Amino acid sequence: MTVRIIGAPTDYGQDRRGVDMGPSAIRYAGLSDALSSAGVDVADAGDLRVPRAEERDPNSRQPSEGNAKFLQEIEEVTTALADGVADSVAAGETPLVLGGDHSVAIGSLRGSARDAEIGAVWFDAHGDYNTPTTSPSGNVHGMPLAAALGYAEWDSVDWANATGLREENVAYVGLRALDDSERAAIRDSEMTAYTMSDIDERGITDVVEAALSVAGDGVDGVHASLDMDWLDPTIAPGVGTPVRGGVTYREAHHAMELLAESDALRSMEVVEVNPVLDESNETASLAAELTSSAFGKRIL
Ligand SMILES: NC(=[NH2+])NCCC[C@H](N)C(=O)O
Ligand SMILES: [Mn+2]
Ligand SMILES: [Mn+2]
Repeated sequence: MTVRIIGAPTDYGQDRRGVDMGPSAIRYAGLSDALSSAGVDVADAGDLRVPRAEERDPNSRQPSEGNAKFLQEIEEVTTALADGVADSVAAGETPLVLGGDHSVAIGSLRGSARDAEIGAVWFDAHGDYNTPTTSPSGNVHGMPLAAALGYAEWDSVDWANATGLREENVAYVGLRALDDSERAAIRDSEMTAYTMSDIDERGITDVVEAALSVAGDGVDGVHASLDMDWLDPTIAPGVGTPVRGGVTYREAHHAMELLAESDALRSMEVVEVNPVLDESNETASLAAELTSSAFGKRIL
């Protein structure tokens, strides 16, 4: 298996600067060696070019759809990313996208779904199921799943609704922070949502196996979206929207090992690492380690 690393150094989906340095931090933490130790071949495509916020016309920072901020920039980045991911899949590789904030998932999902039906497992404290109208923050990193599923009308953006992803093939793992309208929308949807309480009750093995079978049911492959705020902030402090009560180090590794065992992984992303908020690059290191488990690294 060849894993193609694609850096998407963007911070347009949220308010805290620094998450655009995520790809550098994860590479510096030893990603390439970590992946090699999992036994896969590694190709690094480098980073997509993302214009710095300072280079942009300040007027473009005004919300353009509902209250969604930087939609134009995010459209540019995710369109380029979708091409990179689709090319990688077409070449028989498994793309590994490094965020950047979680808005990059719009591109990863579109690219992965270009010539196939896919499912998705969403490892996250958050639902990321807001729309430009319901979002309390206007931050697009809280909306990518809604965009990919075509939930609600996004009139000016034809890139939303473009994945063909079905709600029936989406499973959340580890939810613990939802906005009120988001909670209602998730309840009304056909998605499967496993919260932290489900993990407490059923254990990580059971929950992740169930999530993988939901996501993988009748599709060509699964996209794994790993938001580092899924983990407990005591072990992953370098994220913009930390929430107490996340998964432990061992639970996270085990979840990734189950992902590797499932053989369904078509594409993956690891997002929301913010080196400015991190302590000695530990969140980036953990991101690198977890991806190596996801690509098959075993203790013995
Ligand atoms: N990918 C993330 N960290 N998302 C956090 C979203 C937080 C909040 N629900 C919002 O819409 O703003
Ligand atoms: Mn999150
Ligand atoms: Mn997220």
